[in-house]
Amino acid sequence: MTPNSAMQPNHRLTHHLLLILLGLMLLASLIHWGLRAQVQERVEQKLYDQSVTLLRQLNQQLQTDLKEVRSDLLYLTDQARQNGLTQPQPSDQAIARTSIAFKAFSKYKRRYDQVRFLDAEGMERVRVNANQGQPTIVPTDQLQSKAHRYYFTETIGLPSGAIYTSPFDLNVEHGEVELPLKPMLRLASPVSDAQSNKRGIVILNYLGRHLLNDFLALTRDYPGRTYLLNSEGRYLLSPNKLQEWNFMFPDSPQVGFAQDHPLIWSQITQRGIASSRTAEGRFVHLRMRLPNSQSSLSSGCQNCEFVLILQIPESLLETQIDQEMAHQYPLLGLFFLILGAVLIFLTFNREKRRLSELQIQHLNQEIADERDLFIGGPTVVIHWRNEFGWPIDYISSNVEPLLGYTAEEFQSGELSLSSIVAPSYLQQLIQENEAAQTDSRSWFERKPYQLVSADGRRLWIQDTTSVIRDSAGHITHFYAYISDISPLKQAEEKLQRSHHYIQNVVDTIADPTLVINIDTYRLEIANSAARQTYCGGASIDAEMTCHRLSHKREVPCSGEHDPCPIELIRKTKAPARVIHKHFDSHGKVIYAEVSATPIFDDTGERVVQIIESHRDITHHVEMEQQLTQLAATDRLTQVFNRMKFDDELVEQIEWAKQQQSALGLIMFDIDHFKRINDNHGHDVGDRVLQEAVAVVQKRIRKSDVLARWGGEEFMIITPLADLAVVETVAEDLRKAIAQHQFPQVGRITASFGASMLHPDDDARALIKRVDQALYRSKREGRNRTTVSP
Ligand SMILES: Nc1nc2c(ncn2[C@@H]2O[C@H](COP(=O)(O)OP(=O)(O)OP(=O)(O)O)[C@@H](O)[C@H]2O)c(=O)[nH]1
Repeated sequence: MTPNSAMQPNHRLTHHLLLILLGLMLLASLIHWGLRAQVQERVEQKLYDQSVTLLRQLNQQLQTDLKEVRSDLLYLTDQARQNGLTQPQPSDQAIARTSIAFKAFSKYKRRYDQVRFLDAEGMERVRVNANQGQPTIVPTDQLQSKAHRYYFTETIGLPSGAIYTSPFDLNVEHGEVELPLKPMLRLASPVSDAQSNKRGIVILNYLGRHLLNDFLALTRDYPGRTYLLNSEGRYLLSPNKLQEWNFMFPDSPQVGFAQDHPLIWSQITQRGIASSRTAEGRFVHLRMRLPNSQSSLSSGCQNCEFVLILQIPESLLETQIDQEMAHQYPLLGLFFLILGAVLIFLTFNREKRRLSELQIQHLNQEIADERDLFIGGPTVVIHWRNEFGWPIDYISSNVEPLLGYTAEEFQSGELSLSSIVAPSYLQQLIQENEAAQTDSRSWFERKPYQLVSADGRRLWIQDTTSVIRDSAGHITHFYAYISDISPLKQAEEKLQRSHHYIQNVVDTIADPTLVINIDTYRLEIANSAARQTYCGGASIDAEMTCHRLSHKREVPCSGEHDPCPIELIRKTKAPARVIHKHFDSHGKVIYAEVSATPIFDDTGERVVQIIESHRDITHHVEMEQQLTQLAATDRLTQVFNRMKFDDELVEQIEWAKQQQSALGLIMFDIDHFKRINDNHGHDVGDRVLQEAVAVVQKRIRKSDVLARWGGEEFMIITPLADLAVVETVAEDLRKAIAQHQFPQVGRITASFGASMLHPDDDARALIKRVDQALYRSKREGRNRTTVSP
């Protein structure tokens, strides 16, 4: 199975759930079928038992009914005998007594339609009609001969004590079935005299309705169908009322149970309760012979039998089974619900477990693949014990091409790890093991070390080691993954040699010379002059950048005043030359002319390094600065000269206009200076000039610019000062000069003029206004200040 197919749980799950559903449905069908069969058997048995019981009750009831009739019949034959009807010629009194006795009997027993005594010739001698509860003795003149009726002929031939039972039929009067229907059963018994001469018969017309009612009363609650048939299978009672007594009506269809259910009828042969089964249901039946007298002689009626049939129709069975099953369904449903839930839960779990197993298989496969990769690859796996000599439990077989020893030589204990480590590296490995013991790392990388192969070669080894600890945290085993890095080491050594060579060459260069990585600004090479200049001869660490080395700051050079040669070369890919202000190892400023040249990669497209050489031009720069200063300074007073003043004033005016700020200009001239020269000499005059500058310089701001305009005239530029301030400053200076005691000369004065820059002024216009203000001060008596706003 591929990992992909293993990772499609949804399809499998759906498939499994469908299978479960199918299985549950199948199981439900089976259980339903089994349960139904069981219920059917139970219901059928119950109905059968009920039917059998009912049949027994019916049999009992009918037997009881008939037994009573028999008993009545025998009682009446006794009455006839006792009342003298067995005489050859019964007297009228005998007939009258018997009639009264029969009438009394009829009044008491209402089940008989007629109670009669027929003499041996078949003549009715006593007849009592029931007359609906009001028995009447039929007068002699209305008595008839019944000599040819079947019941007489059948009975008179019977032995004494025997009972004739007629077929159960409807009463017929004058050849027509009497309506309403009057089911009738005739029972008769011969009456003999003491010499056993037959003197007649007693006959009872038993009203069969009583018997039928008893039958109906008992079967009322029976859920199936009930039939009462005569011996020929004709319907006496039937669920279909139209079928009842149809054999008595020649115009009705002459069918009976025997025709309707021939199969069942054929099986109702023996007496006693039996049952038969057809597609119409189960039939429980009983052929019941009408009982004879106590003498057990057979009656005169061969067909005088009842057939009782109880039918349990299929529809009744189905209904009752359905009712029973209806009670089972909720339980069954609950069972399947729980079963389904359990199965689904188990399926989910199983699927989850299967997926986990597949993932584990997959992982194992990956591990195995990786292991194959390891074993087939250059990495040798060593599992060794942290014991004396470092014995090896397992070493992968690819050790052989690496070291020339077989894995078996190690695993048999013939060789151990310590025996192949180059002796000079044993200490390193021991220290690394001890370090691993004290810290909690689970793996570490060793510094490269050397193993000695079987042929004595020394191989450089790169080693990643995992540690295995016992419960106390002590390292018990190591897993080492080692590979041969000798070729790499050789290349590294070669590179180092060439690096040394380059270093030596670079060291011969007198100027500090650096090779700088263009991306990181780190120094890849710094010659000894650079180390000497910037680090006092100390070695330079690998993280050192060019700007930290020479500028002592953490950010690279930038901008117009401090251009970075690396930046320039990045843009132009051409050599660049800039002048930088560096600091040596003592913090002294060095002006260096930095010449930078790009070094390209193999493609010649990309600049990867630059080589910089720093020519120390501090001396030139300082000289230049001195010259510049000399050119701007008045030699006598050491303040700016007129040329510098002119430049300064132009710049200040430009700046003030840009900033829209105030700019004041003060001009002062020492009064009657000529006289000082003349009186004290030119040198004294010079010193007066110097002293006056000193007095002024002490009182102006650093930002104010004092310059000698010429002779004994001076200018003061006062940026960011408004008119009031300028006037105050000028006046203060005037007073200070006037109050100062000049050596050899004593007191002198100076005249001041001042003005402010106007928006449309240039330097010339401003100077002119100030000059005019000073002229006014001179003209108006000197030692004064004139402000021309
Ligand atoms: N000692 C000395 N004198 C100088 C220097 N430069 C100019 N002088 C003299 O300064 C004098 C200036 O004289 P004037 O221009 O007449 O002005 P003043 O005598 O101060 O008269 P007022 O300005 O009108 O008060 C000249 O005699 C110059 O020779 C200098 O550097 N040193």
